[in-house]
Amino acid sequence: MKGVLLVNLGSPDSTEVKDVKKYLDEFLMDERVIDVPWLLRAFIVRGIILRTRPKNSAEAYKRIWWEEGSPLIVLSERLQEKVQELVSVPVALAMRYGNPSLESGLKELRQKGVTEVLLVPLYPQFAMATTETILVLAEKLRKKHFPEMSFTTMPAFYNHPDYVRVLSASVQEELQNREWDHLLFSYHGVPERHIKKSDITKSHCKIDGSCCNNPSPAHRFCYRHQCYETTKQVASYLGLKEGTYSTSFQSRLGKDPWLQPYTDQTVAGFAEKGTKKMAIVTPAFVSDCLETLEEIGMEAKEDFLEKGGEEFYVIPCLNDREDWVKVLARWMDEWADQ
Ligand SMILES: C=CC1=C(C)c2cc3[nH]c(cc4nc(cc5[nH]c(cc1n2)c(C)c5CCC(=O)O)C(CCC(=O)O)=C4C)c(C)c3C=C
Ligand SMILES: [Fe+2]
Repeated sequence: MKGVLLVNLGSPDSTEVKDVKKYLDEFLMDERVIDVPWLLRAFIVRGIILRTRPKNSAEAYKRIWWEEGSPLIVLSERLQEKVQELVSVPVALAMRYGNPSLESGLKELRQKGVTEVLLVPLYPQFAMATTETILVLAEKLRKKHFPEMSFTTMPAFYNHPDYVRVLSASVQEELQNREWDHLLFSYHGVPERHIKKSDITKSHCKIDGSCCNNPSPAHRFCYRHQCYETTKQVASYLGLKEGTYSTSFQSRLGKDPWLQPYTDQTVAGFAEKGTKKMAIVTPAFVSDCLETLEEIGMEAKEDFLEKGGEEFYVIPCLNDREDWVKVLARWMDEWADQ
């Protein structure tokens, strides 16, 4: 029997510092997130980051937390419930870090008699720190606890016409009755070295973008290429004029270079150069979360307004909007009917 496992990133169990610390430990000790040898990673994460960050992150989580829990988890649950209503095979939900765990999601499917699983990483663009780490852990769990199961993975959908259409519709709906000067596409960043590591040709990626428009098999696993491609396709779908939109990368951690331009500097730069009405969309996130609600919706907005901006429109993620639910359900049905 076939079944689907939706997988998102995950959140702490609560906004208490101890829970945030536990979550950050699991997240940042992942070798595909902080990709250095274990001993150095443990020193950086447990010896440096976890000494101060959990307290600050817990404060940030408190600002966005809902009565029902973490927005990312609640929104992912709503998505799963709505998709399940439309799809004939069982659909379960899991998180890469924290709860509900990948193991519990697979157990739930097993209890329903599922042996053929479609893994659906809820990330439009492929990254080593997101999609790849889900697939690696799922395979490890399969070998250890679920040998009777087989997995198929839904590919990155950054340029899928259905995804581009619903993302474009979400932007259009939010902006149609508003005046805006600039639309920023802000994606979660990754360290530049992640892009190099994921280059299957070992020579294509130049980081500076001179390579992203030259066709290459490397693009299948290139986060930077896929982000710019999403921007390009949405801009084309909406008929946006050159110069009225741009791309940037948010949420960097540490001192190493991450993908640029950085969102915080970009937003500040627009305000300082006189842009008054800015809109921002965050296509690397399928569900609203700390990075969209707090970093963009609060911090970036505050900074923009302080520096002279007048309006800052944050476009919600796709979350559980009807057209997105229908698209996901159709992709799943197409796979289940094969
Ligand atoms: C496209 C999705 C994401 C990528 C790529 C990604 C990479 C990445 N993230 C960190 C460090 C942190 N990220 C944090 C939160 C967070 N990250 C994503 C998505 C991607 N991360 C989401 C959806 C969230 C929000 C989770 C939530 O509960 O709402 C955090 C925790 C918060 C904080 O302390 O700032 C950290 C830390 C690294 C190092 C990384 C590397 C490639
Ligand atoms: Fe992150």
